[in-house]
Amino acid sequence: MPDIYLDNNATTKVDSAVVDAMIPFFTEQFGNPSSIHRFADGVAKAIKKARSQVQELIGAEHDSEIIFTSCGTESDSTAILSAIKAQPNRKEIITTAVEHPAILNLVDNLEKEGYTIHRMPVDKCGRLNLEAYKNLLSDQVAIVSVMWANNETGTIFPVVEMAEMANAAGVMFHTDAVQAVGKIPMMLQDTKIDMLSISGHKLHAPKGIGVLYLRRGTRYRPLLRGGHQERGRRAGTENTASIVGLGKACELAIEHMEYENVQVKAMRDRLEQGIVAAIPHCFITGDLNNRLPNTTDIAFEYIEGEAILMLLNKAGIAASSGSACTSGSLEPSHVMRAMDIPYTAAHGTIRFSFSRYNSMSEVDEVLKVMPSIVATLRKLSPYWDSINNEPVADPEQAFQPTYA
Ligand SMILES: Cc1ncc(COP(=O)(O)O)c(C=O)c1O
Ligand code: FES
Repeated sequence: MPDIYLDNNATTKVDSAVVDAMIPFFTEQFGNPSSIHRFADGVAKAIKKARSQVQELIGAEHDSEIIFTSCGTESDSTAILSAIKAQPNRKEIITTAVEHPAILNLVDNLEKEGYTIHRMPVDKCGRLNLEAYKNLLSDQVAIVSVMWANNETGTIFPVVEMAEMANAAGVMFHTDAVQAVGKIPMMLQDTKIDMLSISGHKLHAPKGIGVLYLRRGTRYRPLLRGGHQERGRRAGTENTASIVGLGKACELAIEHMEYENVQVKAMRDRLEQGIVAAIPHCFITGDLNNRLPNTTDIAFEYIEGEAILMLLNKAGIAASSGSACTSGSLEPSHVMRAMDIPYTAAHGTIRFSFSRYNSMSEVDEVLKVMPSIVATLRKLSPYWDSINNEPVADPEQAFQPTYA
């Protein structure tokens, strides 16, 4: 049976060169980077090197703009909480309806504390309306937080342009770039982005390491106070091995950037085109003109995402259902709902996300099994007329929708 991993937006395999780079910091060089004995020899220097490797990948102007954190979620929380603490008179936050829960659950909570949250809607293709965005910017807004790329659909938002608009209005701009860093080129020094979040495990580094990029001169309040680590901007003894691993992963991401945007994209495109050609009643969600090269999110109408995943898993293929009815509710994902995807399609959405470890022959394996999986499940579906092999008349009415 094949063993095909197409869930790289959930997490990635740690590159073996990353593991090799990390090992000495568990064994010989396990000392605290702040110590001055032989066990700490070279440790502070290794962290400094990692900082400049991250700096290079994202095109930051100074290595001092890189703050190591414990994960993407911590970076997101730090950015937003810092902005509101630093500007206590500003009581509004602008974000989007399709952010990761790391942002959405945080702002939901701030709303309960009295903040006004503007969650910008998206159109059917997952795009934002920049005119409406411009009208929201004011001196009441503490921060704008807009993801660079969406984890479910791969849709890329125009964050460089949006950061310029925020800057012109005197508003701080943060982007959750967890899905974008390492997949598409960026040059932060040429932008007005003030803060940016990275998560190591999305780019072949380990889980539990992240970065907050903080533009020099940006007002800032630490989330964690304590020791002097990270120049007092994030206290806590450095996760040395993971920091070194993330640095190495960034170096490798630069090396593989072109491969990611040409060969990995070609695998994604072949899968997508093969599926759409072979299977009726399926479509690709998101903004097809502005997408990560590694991601496709396909809605298979009239069937259930989780059932597709189970059959894929049986065939040795790992993907994910971005739209899986989360947290035990029967509601498809907030991203599908924000795009107004009908529930007969939103429930059958599957995300295939690639990495440089995938191959064209794996794509062909998926193309071999997918049509029969879909046909099998449609035979069981209340929305499908098996005799005529077509959707039932008026499928939206055939079964009551479960979400408001
Ligand atoms: C867009 C986005 N933001 C934030 C996160 C959270 O990152 P971490 O798992 O490192 O906390 C993820 C991970 O799924 C993500 O996809
Ligand atoms: S994906 Fe399971 S019911 Fe919607």
